[in-house]
Amino acid sequence: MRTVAVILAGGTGRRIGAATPKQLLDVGGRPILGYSVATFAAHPAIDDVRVVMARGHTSVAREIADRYGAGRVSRVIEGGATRSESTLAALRDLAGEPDDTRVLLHDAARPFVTAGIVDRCLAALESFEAVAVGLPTTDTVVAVEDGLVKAMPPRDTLSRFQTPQGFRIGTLRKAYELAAADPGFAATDDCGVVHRYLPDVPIRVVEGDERNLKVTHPLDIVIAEHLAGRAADGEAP
Ligand SMILES: Nc1ccn([C@@H]2O[C@H](COP(=O)(O)OP(=O)(O)OP(=O)(O)O)[C@@H](O)[C@H]2O)c(=O)n1
Ligand SMILES: C[C@](O)(CO)[C@H](O)COP(=O)(O)O
Repeated sequence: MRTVAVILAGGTGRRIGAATPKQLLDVGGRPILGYSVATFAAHPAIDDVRVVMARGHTSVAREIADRYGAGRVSRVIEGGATRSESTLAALRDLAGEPDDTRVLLHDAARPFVTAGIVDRCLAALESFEAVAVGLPTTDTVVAVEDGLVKAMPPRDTLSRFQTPQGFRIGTLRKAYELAAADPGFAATDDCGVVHRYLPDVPIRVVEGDERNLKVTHPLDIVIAEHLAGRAADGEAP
């Protein structure tokens, strides 16, 4: 059975507001995309790494994949207009994979994914069709509508999802096929697609890591520079 890592780098980084997509920004002497490429390429259980890149930037992504991917990034393909469309582009690219292939989908915007997180995802995929990486929330999180609190779920039932998210590829394909028939489809992650369209599929949540932050806003670049500096000094980021 094969295991494929897909690094989703199809976004443009609107919230960071830089001139280039944020995954190309230099942090600690390396483009953000280069970190996760290196981590997945170095993991002994990953057979194949693919990168989904924003339109117009596939050549530079290929250069980064060649520089940091230890020869293990087989394909760099063009993404879509939304994260889900980029996942769909990856699924199309992986059309030849048998249904039991394990696929890990990771945000390029999370440079400091660890081998330990990958290990936990793959261990969970031995018994589950879908796996998410999550951390408890330290804030109180509420649902708000029209400026008023509508619901206050107990905090200990909440988890902040990170990536990678892992699946038996047949399950993810099926969820996206069902989503394609829904005119109201919208999702912020891949587990959300499985949860909505295949509600009987249990999604196992494994422990994430605070270092696995998503570079989303300008302040996150400052934090990422700090974490990259620790890694360069030989410490865990
Ligand atoms: N059309 C898209 C949009 C997003 N992503 C990827 O999904 C991950 C999470 O998305 P996000 O952090 O929102 O990245 P951007 O879409 O680039 O950021 P923004 O929403 O601020 O524009 C990122 O690695 C991003 O490159 C993608 O592959 N294809
Ligand atoms: C997939 C994700 O990183 C899980 O937290 C998140 O949903 C991505 O959201 P974004 O708005 O595309 O950054």
